[in-house]
Amino acid sequence: MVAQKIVVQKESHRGVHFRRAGPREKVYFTSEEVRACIVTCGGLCPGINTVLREIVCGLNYMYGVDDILGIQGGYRGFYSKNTIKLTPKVVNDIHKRGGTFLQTSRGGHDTNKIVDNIQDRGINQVYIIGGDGTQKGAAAIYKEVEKRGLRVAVAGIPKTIDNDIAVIDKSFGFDTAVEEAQRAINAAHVEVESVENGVGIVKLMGRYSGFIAMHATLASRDVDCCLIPESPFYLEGQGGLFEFVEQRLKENGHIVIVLAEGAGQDYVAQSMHAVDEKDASGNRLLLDSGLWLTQKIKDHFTNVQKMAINMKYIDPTYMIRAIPSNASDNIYCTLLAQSAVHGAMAGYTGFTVGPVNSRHAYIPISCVTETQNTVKLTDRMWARLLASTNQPSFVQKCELVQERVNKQTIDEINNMRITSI
Ligand SMILES: Nc1ncnc2c1ncn2[C@@H]1O[C@H](COP(=O)(O)OP(=O)(O)O)[C@@H](O)[C@H]1O
Ligand SMILES: O=P(O)(O)OC[C@H]1O[C@](O)(COP(=O)(O)O)[C@@H](O)[C@@H]1O
Ligand SMILES: [Mg+2]
Repeated sequence: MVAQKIVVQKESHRGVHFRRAGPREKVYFTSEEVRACIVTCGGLCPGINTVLREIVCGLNYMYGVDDILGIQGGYRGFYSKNTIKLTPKVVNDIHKRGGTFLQTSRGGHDTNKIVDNIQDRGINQVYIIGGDGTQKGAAAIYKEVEKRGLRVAVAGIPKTIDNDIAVIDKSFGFDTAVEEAQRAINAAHVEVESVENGVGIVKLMGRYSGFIAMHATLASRDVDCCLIPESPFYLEGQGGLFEFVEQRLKENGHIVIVLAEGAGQDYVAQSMHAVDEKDASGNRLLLDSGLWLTQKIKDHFTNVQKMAINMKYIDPTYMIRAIPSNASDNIYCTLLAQSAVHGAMAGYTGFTVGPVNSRHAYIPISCVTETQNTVKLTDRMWARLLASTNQPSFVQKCELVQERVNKQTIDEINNMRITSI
């Protein structure tokens, strides 16, 4: 078993444990009876092709399965497109390319039509690669399969560039994306360092979770300020962003800001009087907070501060996810694919695979769809970022009072300990 919580308090419960992923002594399906299919859904992410390749090779090399279908174009491909036969030869080179060999889409999830199709084609193993939305879709398919009493294993492989899937340590492709983001940050830094009063803004992906921005900032050391959706910020007045920009320009002559696309959405919506728009999957379409922030800083320094600044705005969003995965993500993708294959062959169903405290586990799909993984402002990583950039925490006055109370309590606890020692 793999423990979900490894840091526990004295007297606390043992907590939730998941089955450890890996090959089983007893295999549920025979090689000849397996008819597997693979589908990729949602946005792109580095490493999808590696997962695809390793599922096909894993099924074939480890279990002698040779009936594997590729469903093209996401969930809707089950009922609106032809399938392609996948063999180790067909997928041999695909891990060297970004994107998905099978194509993907948003929307189009019709549970009944999908399960009808699974039944009609005689499919008994379904591998579903996708993010939080996809996993919800996989859960619906699993329930319908169960309701109909079909002998079908449903396995989810979590994919998301935003790292917003709960329970698992980290999603595949995330490291690759963070690494690629360094190139954009570096370009911004070189540009603003070479001019007077240079202000660089880099917009990175991150709809509701600022993990890419946070990790890219921590890795780079050239970033002065990181703005993420989880941490509200403000522009004007004491402790605001304008004041910080001015201060850094005076001290260093330049500043680099990294902004996760989901940060500051309320401000942008207010200034544009925008109405909520959704994509085909029902995800809210984001407004361009990067352009908005660029304009706000320009206006402030030109009209209020009467100070000339050199603004450089870099928007590499799709570039960080449309690339092949790096070496460590490739290994990670292989582990995910092999774990999924072992799980399905052993007869498990309705599970998602992924590392939990560094050990790969079979997690009931419902556990990963219940909540979304977000940056916790009270966790150590965000504190490390604040310590590294020395940016304002944008804590409002009322919160400061609370913070002071907490600090007082912490001091008291520390003092007590010293006395007792
Ligand atoms: N609650 C849901 N129930 C069933 N299917 C869903 C649900 N949410 C999303 N989906 C389907 O999952 C697929 C991918 O979802 P999306 O949110 O676009 O990407 P991701 O899975 O990467 O988060 C889409 O085809 C969408 O229709
Ligand atoms: O333009 P697209 O393809 O809808 O993708 C944009 C969105 O996809 C994401 O990469 C997240 O995608 P997923 O939900 O599929 O993981 C976000 O960061 C971004 O807002
Ligand atoms: Mg998603």
